[in-house]
Amino acid sequence: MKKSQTELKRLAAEKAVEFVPENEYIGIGTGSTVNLFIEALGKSSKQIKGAVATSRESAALMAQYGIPEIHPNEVSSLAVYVDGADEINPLLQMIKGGGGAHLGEKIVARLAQQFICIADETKYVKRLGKFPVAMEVIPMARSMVSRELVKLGGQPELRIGFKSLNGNEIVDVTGLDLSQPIAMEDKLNAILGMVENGIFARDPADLLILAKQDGVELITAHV
Ligand SMILES: O=C(CO)[C@H](O)[C@H](O)COP(=O)(O)O
Repeated sequence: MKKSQTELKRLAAEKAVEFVPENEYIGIGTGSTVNLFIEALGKSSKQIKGAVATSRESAALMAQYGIPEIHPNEVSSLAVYVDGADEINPLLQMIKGGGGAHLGEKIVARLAQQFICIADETKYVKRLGKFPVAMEVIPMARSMVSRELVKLGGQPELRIGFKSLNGNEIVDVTGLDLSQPIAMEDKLNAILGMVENGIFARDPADLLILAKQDGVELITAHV
C-alpha cells in the first residue's frame, strides 16, 4: 500500500536517530519532519548531553520528551544538526524557511560538524525554485526590500500575521531564477534590510536521509 507523506517523514526521522552520537550536543531544526525526529529521539534509548532548538515549537516538544535544551551561546560546536527542507537538490542545496525559522537554522547548522537533512521524496528536486523562498526582513525595510526582489524577477508576498523569533517579518518570494543557487543566496543577502534568505547553498547538507515509497535512501552530495 502507498505510504502517506507523514509515514515517509516518520521513516526518515526514525532513521536519523541512528546518526545521533551518544553523549554529544546536537542541533534540532523546525517543522513537521523534525517533530517526528524529536519524538523518535525522545522514545529511543539514545542519551545526548543536550540540543539547541531552532524554534519555540521544537523546544517545547523536546521538553515534552525530556531532551535537555541548551543555548547556542553555550557551545562552540555541535556534533550533528538534523533538520528538514522544503526542497533539496542532488548537491544537497536546499530551500528552507517554510516555518520562518531559517535564520536560526543557518546559525545552528553552521555550528554543527554535520548537517543531516531528513525528507520525504516529494522534497527531492533536480532544480530548486518551485517552493517560495522565505526572506527574513527588517520590518521598516519590507517595502524597500520587496522592490529589490521584484527587480531580481521575484514576486514577493508578505507572510501576514507572522513575526520571526527575532521580531522580523517574512516575505515569501516566487519566480526567482535559482539556476545558480550560491550566487542568488549571496545576491539576496546583499540587499539592505534583508536579514537572511532561505536558500541554503553555500552550506549545503552533508547527508540526505530520503524516505521513498521503496525504502530509505542515504544520499551524499554528488554533481
Ligand atoms: O525549513 C523549515 C522550517 O523553517 C522546515 O525544515 C521545512 O519547512 C520543512 O518542513 P516540514 O518538515 O514540515 O515539511
